[in-house]
Amino acid sequence: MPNSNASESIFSQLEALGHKKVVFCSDPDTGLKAIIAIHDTTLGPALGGTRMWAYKSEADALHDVLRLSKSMTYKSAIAGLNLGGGKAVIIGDSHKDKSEALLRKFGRFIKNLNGEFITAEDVGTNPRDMEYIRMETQHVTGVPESIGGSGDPAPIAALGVFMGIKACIKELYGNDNLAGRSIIVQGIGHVGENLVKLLREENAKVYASDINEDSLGQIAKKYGAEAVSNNTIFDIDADIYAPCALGATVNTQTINKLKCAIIAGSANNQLEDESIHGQMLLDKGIIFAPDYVINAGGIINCYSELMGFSKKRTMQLTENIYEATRNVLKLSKAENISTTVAANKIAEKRIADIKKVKSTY
Ligand SMILES: NC(=O)c1ccc[n+]([C@@H]2O[C@H](COP(=O)([O-])OP(=O)(O)OC[C@H]3O[C@@H](n4cnc5c(N)ncnc54)[C@H](O)[C@@H]3O)[C@@H](O)[C@H]2O)c1
Repeated sequence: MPNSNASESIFSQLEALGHKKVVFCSDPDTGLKAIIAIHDTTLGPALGGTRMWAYKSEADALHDVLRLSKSMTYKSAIAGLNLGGGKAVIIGDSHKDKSEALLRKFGRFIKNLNGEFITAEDVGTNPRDMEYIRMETQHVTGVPESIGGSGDPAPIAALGVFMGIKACIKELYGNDNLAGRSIIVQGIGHVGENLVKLLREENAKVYASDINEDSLGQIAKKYGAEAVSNNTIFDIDADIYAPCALGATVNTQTINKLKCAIIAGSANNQLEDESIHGQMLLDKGIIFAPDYVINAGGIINCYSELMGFSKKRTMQLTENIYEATRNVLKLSKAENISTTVAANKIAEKRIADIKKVKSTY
C-alpha cells in the first residue's frame, strides 16, 4: 500500500483530492478502527469496497482510502453508472483481527450514513463478511447469491477486460477479431482464468504466467494456453500484455523491454506513475487501455445487484466497456494526450454535465 505524506493536514488532503466527507469509525469494544471516504456523490450514492489491511500507520490508511475513493468516482462515471465514488478501510490484519462483532459494528456506521455510502468486498474482505455487514444495513452489495446477491464478480470483470482488449485490437488493426492474435496474461487468478477462457474461445494464442506454478500448469492445460515463466514475459513477442495480478507492473524498466503493441488487463493501478508512464506509452505508440475503464465489470456487478438487474442486463452493461474504451482511444488520438488523461477528461465531463442536470429541483 502506498505511503502517505503524514505531515500534510487532513483537510488539505481532502481539498487536494476533492473529497466531500470522511468518517472515522472507532469502537474499542470490537477493536474497530475504520475510515470511510466519500469522494463525490454527484452521480449517485458513493459505492466502493471495504479493504482490511494492517496499515503501518493511520496516515497510510487515510492516504489509501482517499486515493481509492477518488478512483471509484472516475470508474463509475466512465462506466455510465449512476454512482458516486467512495471506499472504506478497516485497519487490521484480516486473518487475525476480523470478527462478526467488528464487521457488524462497521455495518452500523454504514447504516448511519443513510445510503450515502454503499460498500462491497475488496482486499481482505469476502462475501461472508458482507453478509455480516448486511445484518446491520441494507447498504452493502456483493452478498452471497443465496441471499439475493450478484455472486462472484470475476467472470463479469473478465468480460469487461475482454471487451476492452477487443476495442484496442479494433483501434490498431481495424477489426476486433482475436483469432490468431497473441496475448500474455499475467496472473491467472479469479479474473485471469476467466479471461483466458474467453480469449481461447476466440482462438487467441495465450501465454499465461503466475507465481503459483501448480495452478498455472492446470489452467494452461485446461484452456490450451502456453505456460510461461513470470521472468520472461517481457521478452515475448506478443500483440497484447494483460496485467491481471498486481499494480505498477508498467514502469520505465518494463516499458523499455515490452514488445507488445497493446496493454490491457484487470489489475488496478497498472502504471507505476500515471503521468510519466502514460506519456511514455503514448510516445512509444503503445496503446494502453486505462485499467479503471476496462476493469469496471466488478462495480457494474454491484450496481446491477443494487438495481435488481438480471444477469443479461449486467452483461449488456459490461459489454458497453467496448464503446467506452473506443471513446477513450479516439480522444487520446485526437488530442494527442495519454489514454489516462483522456479517460479522466471523459469521466470529469460526465460528472460536470450531470451536476447541471441536477441543479433543477
Ligand atoms: N475480482 C474482481 O472482480 C476484480 C475487479 C476489478 C479489478 N480486479 C483486479 O484484478 C486483479 C486480479 O484480481 P483477482 O480477483 O483475479 O485476484 P486473484 O488474487 O484471484 O488473482 C491474482 C493472481 O495473480 C497471481 N500473482 C500474484 N503476484 C504475481 C506476480 N508477481 N506475477 C504473476 N502472477 C502473480 C496470484 O498467484 C493469483 O493467481 C487485481 O489487481 C484486482 O484488484 C479484480
